[in-house]
Amino acid sequence: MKAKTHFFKNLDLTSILVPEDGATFTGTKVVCTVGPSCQDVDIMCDMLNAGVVGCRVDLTWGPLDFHRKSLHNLQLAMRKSRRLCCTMVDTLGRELMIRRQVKIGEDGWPIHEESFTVSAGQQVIITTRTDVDASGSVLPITYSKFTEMAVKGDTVYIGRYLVCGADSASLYLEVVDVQDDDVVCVAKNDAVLDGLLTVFHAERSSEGLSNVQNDLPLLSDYDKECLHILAQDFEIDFLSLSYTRSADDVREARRFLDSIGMSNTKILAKLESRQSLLNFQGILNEADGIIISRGNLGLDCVPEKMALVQKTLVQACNLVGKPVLMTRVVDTMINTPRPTRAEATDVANAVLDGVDGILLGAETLRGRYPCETVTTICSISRAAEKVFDHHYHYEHLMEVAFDVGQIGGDHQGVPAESDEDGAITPSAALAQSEANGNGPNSPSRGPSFRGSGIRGHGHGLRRDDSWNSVTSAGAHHQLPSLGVAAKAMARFSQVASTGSLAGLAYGRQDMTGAAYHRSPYISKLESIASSAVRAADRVGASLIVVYTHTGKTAQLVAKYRPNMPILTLVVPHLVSDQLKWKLEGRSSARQCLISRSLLPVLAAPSPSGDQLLHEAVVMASRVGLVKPHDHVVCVQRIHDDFCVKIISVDELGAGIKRDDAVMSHSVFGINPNHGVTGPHGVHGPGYDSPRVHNNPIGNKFGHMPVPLPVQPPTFTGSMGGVLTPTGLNL
Ligand SMILES: Nc1ncnc2c1ncn2[C@@H]1O[C@H](COP(=O)(O)OP(=O)(O)O)[C@@H](O)[C@H]1O
Ligand SMILES: C=C(OP(=O)(O)O)C(=O)O
Repeated sequence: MKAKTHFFKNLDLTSILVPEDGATFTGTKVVCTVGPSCQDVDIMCDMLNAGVVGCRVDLTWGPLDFHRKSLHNLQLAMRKSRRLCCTMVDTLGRELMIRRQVKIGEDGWPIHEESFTVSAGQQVIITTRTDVDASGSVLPITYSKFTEMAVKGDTVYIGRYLVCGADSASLYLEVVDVQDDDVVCVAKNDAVLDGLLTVFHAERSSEGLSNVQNDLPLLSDYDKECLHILAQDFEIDFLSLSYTRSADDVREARRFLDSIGMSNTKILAKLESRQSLLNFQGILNEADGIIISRGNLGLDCVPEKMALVQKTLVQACNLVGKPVLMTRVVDTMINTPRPTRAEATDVANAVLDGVDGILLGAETLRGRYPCETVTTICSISRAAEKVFDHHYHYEHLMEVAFDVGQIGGDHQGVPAESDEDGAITPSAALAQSEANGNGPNSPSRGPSFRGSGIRGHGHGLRRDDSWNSVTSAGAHHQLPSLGVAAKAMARFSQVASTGSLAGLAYGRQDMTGAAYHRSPYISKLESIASSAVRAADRVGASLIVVYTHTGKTAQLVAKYRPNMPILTLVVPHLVSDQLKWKLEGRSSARQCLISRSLLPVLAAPSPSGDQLLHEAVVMASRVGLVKPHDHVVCVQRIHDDFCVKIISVDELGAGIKRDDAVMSHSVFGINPNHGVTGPHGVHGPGYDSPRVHNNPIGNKFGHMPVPLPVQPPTFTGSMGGVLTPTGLNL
C-alpha cells in the first residue's frame, strides 16, 4: 500500500522559515481543561478567540463549586466573545491518589502547602493505613486494596502530572517488598512531590496483561453525584470517561447518563492503560469518540511502540469517522511561553496522523501561559494542515470504505450486518471470510490479522471478549471496526502485517490470522459525503456547507478530511428525553465542534434551503472563509433525497452568485454610523454595527449589492449565534 507522503509541494526553505501567517482557518480543534489559570471570564474569552472550542472540567482536580463556577463563567465568556464552546466533564473514576492535607484557597482551588523531597535510592512506603500523614518517606494511598495489587519488581509512578518533563515532580518507584499494609519501594529518581498526587501502577508483564486491576467502580459515587448536580444547571456535551477498560464500561456510563436525563451527552472513552488497547475495538464501537490519554498510556506501554500506538489509534478512529483527541502535547508550556522543538514537532505529527483535536491539561489548568498555549497549538496545526496529504487520506478511506452509520450512535453494540440494499457489509464479509479461513482478499491484498490473539498469561487477565468471540469452529466474529483497524495497521508494514494493537502494547508480535476483506459497499450517505469532498477538491472550493440535525452528515464529510472548512448548519429537531419533547440543536452544534474542520452554526429551520444557504455564504464571507468568485459545495438532504450542489460566491463576496442562486433575497443598505453594512441582520463575530431591520416586503433583487466590510484575515475556533434566512442572530 502506498504510504502517506504529506507532500511538501512548493515549500522551500525560505517559506518554511517564515512564521505561519494565521490567514487561514484552523481545522484542528483545541479543548482546554479549566483551572485557576483560565477560569476568569476575560481569560476564557481570550482563549475562545484564540481557538478553544471546548472546555473540560475535571472532577479529579477540583471541587464541585469550582467547576460550577467554571461552567458558569464559560457561559458568560461565550456570550461575550460570541463563540460557541462545548462542555466536557472528566470523571475521577478509578484514579488512585495519595491522601494529603488540603485547604481550599480563595479562588476555590485546593492548596497543598507542603511539598516532599525524595532522593534516588531512598525507601518510600506506600501504605493503605489511614492514620498516617503523608511525608517524603510514607505516602498513604486512597485505595485500600493496593497491597493486593503490588508485587515485588513492580513499577509505580507518583506525581502531579506524571512524567511530563516540565515539573521534575514525578517519582519512579520500584516495589521491593509488600508487608501487611505497606508496599515498600525504592525511589529511582530525585523528585519534589507537590500538589495533588496521583498514582499509576504500571503493567508488569512484557507479554500480557498480568496486573491485578483495581476494582474501583468506573464511576465513583462522587462522579455520579457531581454529574447529577452539574446536569441540572448546565448542558454537558461530553463525558470524558477516565480509565475506560472495555466496551462494557462505555455501555455502563451510557446507562448511567440516560438514567439521569443526560441522553444528549456523548461519551469520549479515555484510553489510559494497556488494557484499554487490548479492548480498543469494542471501546471504539461503543464510544462516541476517543481520548488518547498519552500521559498514563505512555507509562503502560513500551516507549519504542508509543508512536505506533498513537498512529494506529488515530487511524482506526479516522476510518470509522469518530473524533479522536490527544493529550500531552506541550507540557513545558506550563512554565514557558514556548514549546520545545520536540513538542512542536509532536503537535504537527499528531495533525499529520489525523487527530481531530488536542486536549490540553495542566497547560491551561494551572499553567502560566494558557492563551499562548492555544495560539501556539493553532499555528502549528495550521502549518501542518497545509501539508496534510488530503488526497492520500481520501483514497485510503475509499479503499476501506466503511459506513460509520452502522456502528455509531445507536449504542446497540452490534451493528447491522447488511444495509437497506442488502449489500454485504464489512462485518458480514469479514465473518464469512474468516469462517472460510481465508477470503478473496487473501494476504496479498491486505494485512493478516487475528483480533483474538492475546493469550492469557498469568492471573489478572482482563479481556473484553464482547467484540470478538471464538466459535467452536474457530471462526472469529468481529465488529466492523476491528477489520477497519486491521486495515489501518497495514500502514505499519512489519508490525502491522503480523501484529495488532496488543502487539504494539507488548512490544512483540504474536498475532496471525484472517485477512481483511475489502468492503464492496458504502452507504448512500457516506457516498454523498465523500462525493462532496471530492467535488470540493476538484473545483477548488473554499468551503463546504452541510445541513445536519445530529451532526452525522457533517461528521461523515469531516471523515474524508477535506482541504477546506465545513460550515455545519445544525437545523434543530425534536427529541424526547423520556420525560418531555424539546427542540434540540444546540448540543449537536456544540458536539460538532470537536471534529476536525467542522465549523458548526445553529440554523433556524427554514422552508427554503437557498435563503439559508445564501446567508451562510454571506456569513462565511464576512469572517473571511470565502472571497468573491470562490466555489462552495453544499451537502443537503431534502426529504429522503441527498444532494450535493456547487455554487459560487458573487463578485462582491456578498452572497451567492446570481446565476447560481435559485433565489437571492438579501437586503443591502448603508449604515450612516458605520459606513457600509452587509445584508441586513448579518453579524459575524466581532461585528458590532447596529442591526438594520429587514425590508418588510422582502426586497429580493432591488438593491445594489455592496462589498462586505473586510474582516481580520484569520478565523480560528467557533462562531456563536443562530443563522436565519435573514442573517446571523447573535
Ligand atoms: N435550508 C434548509 N433549512 C432547514 N432545514 C434544511 C434545509 N436544508 C436541509 N434541511 C434539513 O436539514 C436536515 C439535515 O438532517 P439530516 O439529513 O437528518 O442530517 P443528519 O443525519 O446529519 O442529522 C434535513 O432534515 C434537511 O431536510
Ligand atoms: C489523564 C489525562 O491525560 P494524561 O494521561 O495524558 O495525563 C487527562 O488529561 O485527563
